Amino acid sequence: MEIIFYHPTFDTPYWIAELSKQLPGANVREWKRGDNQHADYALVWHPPVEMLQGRDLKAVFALGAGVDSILSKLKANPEMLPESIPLFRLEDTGMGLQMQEYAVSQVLHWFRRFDDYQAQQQKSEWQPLADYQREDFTIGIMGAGVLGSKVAESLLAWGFPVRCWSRSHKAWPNVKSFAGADELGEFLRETRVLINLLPNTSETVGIINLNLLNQLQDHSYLLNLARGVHVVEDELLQALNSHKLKGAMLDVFSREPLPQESPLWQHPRVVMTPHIAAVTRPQEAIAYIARTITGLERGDHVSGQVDRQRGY
Ligand SMILES: NC(=O)C1=CN([C@@H]2O[C@H](COP(=O)(O)OP(=O)(O)OC[C@H]3O[C@@H](n4cnc5c(N)ncnc54)[C@H](OP(=O)(O)O)[C@@H]3O)[C@@H](O)[C@H]2O)C=CC1
Ligand SMILES: O=C(O)C(=O)CO
Repeated sequence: MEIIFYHPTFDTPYWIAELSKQLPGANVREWKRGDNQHADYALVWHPPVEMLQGRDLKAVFALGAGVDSILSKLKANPEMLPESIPLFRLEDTGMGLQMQEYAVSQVLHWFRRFDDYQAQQQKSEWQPLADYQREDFTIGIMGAGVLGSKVAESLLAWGFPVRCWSRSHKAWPNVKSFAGADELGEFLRETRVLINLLPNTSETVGIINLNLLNQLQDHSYLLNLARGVHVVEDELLQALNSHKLKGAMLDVFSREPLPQESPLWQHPRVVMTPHIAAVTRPQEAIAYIARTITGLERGDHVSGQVDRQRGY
C-alpha cells in the first residue's frame, strides 16, 4: 500500500515514521513536487492541486477537523479530487479535550467576573461584586457535532444550563436542542454565552452578525472557536460597543494572522488567541488514520467521511 503525505508545517519525518509503525506493510512517503508515482491514500493539509489531481486514490485524509480550505480549493479546481474519491477528516483525535479546556476556562473566567476584576485592578479599585448565578448563565453552542458535544458535556459537568443549535435535533441528556433557521431565534433568546463550533460552509459564513448578537441576552459573551468568517467583525465591535455583548474571546479571525490595524487587538473587552483552540495531536490522529485505513481495506463502515454537498 502506498501513502503520500503533505503538510506545510508538521514534522513530516515523525509522521512518516509513526504511520509506518502503525500500518506495517505500507510505504509512506513525503509528497514532493514532481512525484507522480502511484499512491493509494493521501494525507494532506493545504495540498497543492497537482498533488491530488489525476490520481486513482482510495481516499484522502485531511489532517484537521475543518475541511473548508480543501473544499474551497476543490470548488476552484473540481478536477483535483473526483466525487468518487472519499474525503475524510479528523474526528476529535484529542481536539475535543482541548476545546473543553478552552471553553470551560473562559466560561468560568466570565462567570466568576474575572474580566471585571481585571478591569478594576487596572484602576487600583478594591470592590467585591455581586455573584452571577448559573441560571442566568445559559450556554448556547452553535454546532452540535463532534466538538460541540464534548464542550456541552464539560459545561454540563460544571452545572451550567446548556443548549445547542444544529441542522438536525439532538437527544442529549440535559441539553435543550434547537435545529434549523426556524429555531435559531428561540435558541438565542436565553443564551448568555454563545459558543461557536460550526463548520465553515456557504450557509454559515457571516452567521454571527449584529442581527444575531442582538437576539442574545443583554450583556452576553461570545466565544468563537470555529472559523473567523463566521463572525462579521465590524458588527461584533458594534455589539461590544453598545454593551449588548460584555465580552468576546476569539481564537479565529477572518484574516489570519489578524492584521495589525484591526481594532480587535485593542478592544478592552476582547481577548484572543492565535488559532490554537484545538490543534492536531499527532499520536491520536495517526492512530485514527491507521484505524480508518485498516477498516477501509477490510471493507468496514468507517466514520469521518465528509459530505461534500453539505460542506462538512
Ligand atoms: N479553532 C480551532 O483550533 C479549531 C476549529 N475547528 C472548527 O470546528 C468546526 C467543528 O468541528 P466538528 O465538531 O468536528 O464538526 P462536525 O462536523 O462534527 O459538527 C458540525 C456541527 O455543525 C452543525 N451545522 C452545520 N451546518 C449547519 C447549519 N447550516 N446550521 C446549523 N447547524 C449546522 C452540524 O449539524 P448536524 O449535527 O445537524 O449535522 C453539526 O452539529 C470545524 O469545522 C472547524 O472549522 C476545529 C478544530 C480546531
Ligand atoms: O483542525 C482544524 O480544523 C483546525 O482549525 C486546526 O487548528
